[in-house]
Amino acid sequence: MPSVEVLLSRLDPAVPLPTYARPGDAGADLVTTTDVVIEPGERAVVGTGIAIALPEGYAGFVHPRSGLAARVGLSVVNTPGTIDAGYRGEIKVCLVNHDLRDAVVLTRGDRIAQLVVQKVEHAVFREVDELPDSARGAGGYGSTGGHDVLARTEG
Ligand SMILES: O=c1ccn([C@H]2C[C@H](O)[C@@H](COP(=O)(O)OP(=O)(O)OP(=O)(O)O)O2)c(=O)[nH]1
Ligand SMILES: [Mg+2]
Repeated sequence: MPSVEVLLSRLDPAVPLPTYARPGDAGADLVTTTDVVIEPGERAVVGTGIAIALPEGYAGFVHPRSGLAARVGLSVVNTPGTIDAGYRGEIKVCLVNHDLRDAVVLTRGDRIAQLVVQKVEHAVFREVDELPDSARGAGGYGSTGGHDVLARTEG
């Protein structure tokens, strides 16, 4: 895996550094610094205790953890959250409990999300009178079919 140095400041000295659980993992796990109970359908913004300085040309993306999503319905409201290269504040995570019945109980130090650092580019938007043709054209939102589920669901 290629790597890039990212300067980090621990705002909460006790939190662990973001950690890649396995060598090939794309996301480094982030923890909550606070205990929080998220009722069904509710959301909560939690701190991660860290601030970073990404190099220019990079951004961080805060993704949910699949295991918690599947097991208890925990996700990130604005997934993926965008961490701009110029942001120096604490990385926060806006969590949501998608479960309809049970609260999600989080304890300080729990790994609640993962940070993916990626290269990004700025587009130079050039307005034109007509866009070039393409195979897809303006077809979207189901234009390629494969939605048998609709017939089964909607009858
Ligand atoms: O999950 C997230 C998303 C964003 N941020 C921080 C870093 C990011 O650089 C900043 C702004 O995020 P964004 O641009 O998504 O929010 P906005 O509502 O557009 O705020 P702003 O007006 O400050 O750009 O907030 C987080 O800590 N966690
Ligand atoms: Mg913004």
